[in-house]
Amino acid sequence: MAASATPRIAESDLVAVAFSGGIDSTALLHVATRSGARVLALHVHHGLQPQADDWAAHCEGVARELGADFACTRLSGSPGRGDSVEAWAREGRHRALHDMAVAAGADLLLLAHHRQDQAETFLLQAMRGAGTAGLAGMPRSQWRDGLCWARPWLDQPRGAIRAYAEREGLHWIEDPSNADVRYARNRLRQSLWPAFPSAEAGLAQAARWAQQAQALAAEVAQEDLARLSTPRRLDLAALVQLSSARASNALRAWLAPCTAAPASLIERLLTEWRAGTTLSWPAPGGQLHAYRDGLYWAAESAVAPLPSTVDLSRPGLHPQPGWGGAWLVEPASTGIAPARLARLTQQSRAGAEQFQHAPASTPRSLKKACQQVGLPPWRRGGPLLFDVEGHLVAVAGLGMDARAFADQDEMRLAVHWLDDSDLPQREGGTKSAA
Ligand SMILES: Nc1ncnc2c1ncn2[C@@H]1O[C@H](COP(=O)(O)OP(=O)(O)OP(=O)(O)O)[C@@H](O)[C@H]1O
Repeated sequence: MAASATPRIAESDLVAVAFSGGIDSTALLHVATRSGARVLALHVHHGLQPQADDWAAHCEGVARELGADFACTRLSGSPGRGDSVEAWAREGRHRALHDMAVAAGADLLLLAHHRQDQAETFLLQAMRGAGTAGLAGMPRSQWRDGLCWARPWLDQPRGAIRAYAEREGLHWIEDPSNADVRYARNRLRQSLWPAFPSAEAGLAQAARWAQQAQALAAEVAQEDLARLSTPRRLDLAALVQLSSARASNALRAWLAPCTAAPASLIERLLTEWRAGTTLSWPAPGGQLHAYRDGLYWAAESAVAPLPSTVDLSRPGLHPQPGWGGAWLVEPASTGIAPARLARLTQQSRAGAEQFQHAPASTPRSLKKACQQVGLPPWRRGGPLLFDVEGHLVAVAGLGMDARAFADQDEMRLAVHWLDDSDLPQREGGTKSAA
């Protein structure tokens, strides 16, 4: 195996290698230790097989022999009844590899997946009816939670790695579960490769085409969404003007940060929606709402919090955990006296409230006031703020009640509601296979 197939690594860097003890990761560890970098071999003991203690000991011995440091985590617990053992093990392995690498100060983790693994992933995804995202298989590299997961041998034929391991006289573990035909990958492996020994390159190439198609689709979606949407609203009237493939592509991309929408939902939404209709569709983790020709996502909210007392008499951002947002208080020319904001009751909408949006207007029902400003029905629950005398002061999404405004000679503070989605976002991780 050519050392040039591994990423360039500076000698001072610490490189972590996910080391199962199998032939591929043994070869990768061997190449990594020869690169001159400081190498840390990371082993995960799944606690599933009787030989696992021996494997961990074998891995430690090999790592030390090759001059690498070694760390091992034993997963606790076991898969729940009916859970996939593979999925449980993969999730635990990812977490353990991440935690061990980060704790040691590494920001690069190498995995020994190769071309045949990629070819199998492509076929398994195809058999599940996956789209380009699934067919694209495993990425060569991907940053997740401060760690770069890299697969430097994704284009390397399996045979080349075996030849290298044999030439170098390496010792590795043969995991008997690789022959267990209860696992789909093993069944596929056992029937596919004897029948189509040279299909590895073609299937891996097909995965690369899918990666390209996926990248292209992502670019088109980004351009379309820049014109058609904000994080909160997707313009359905404009979306349906696109070709149907392009519309589902854009819709899928807009939904991705909110929910794992199945393909059937994307299709239903695009066929069922008609201009001017108000419709809702349940989706994993919440609901999609069509309102005034826009599409909105409403995450499943927990039960509305109980009434509470809040002090908004000082400028700043006042987060309201449980309500999904924060009150922003700022000095303003039109606003409410600080004393009145010192002891407010915050609660959800009861039903009979009246709201007055400007000094010269008349109070009207909250429902009418919401309709007037286009506040969609699922965002009308509150919170509402009342002063000590029970007078309405402000409503999330509507603003301040004009009857609470202070006189011109008093100090005034404006109160606005910001949903969590309006606040600066924290970075999140994505999932992939290892
Ligand atoms: N128990 C483990 N501990 C650490 N890393 C692992 C473990 N299992 C898998 N990996 C990493 O994920 C890669 C792919 O896993 P896979 O299950 O396909 O490999 P394997 O058959 O266990 O071993 P190998 O790929 O080394 O022959 C491995 O090459 C290795 O880098």
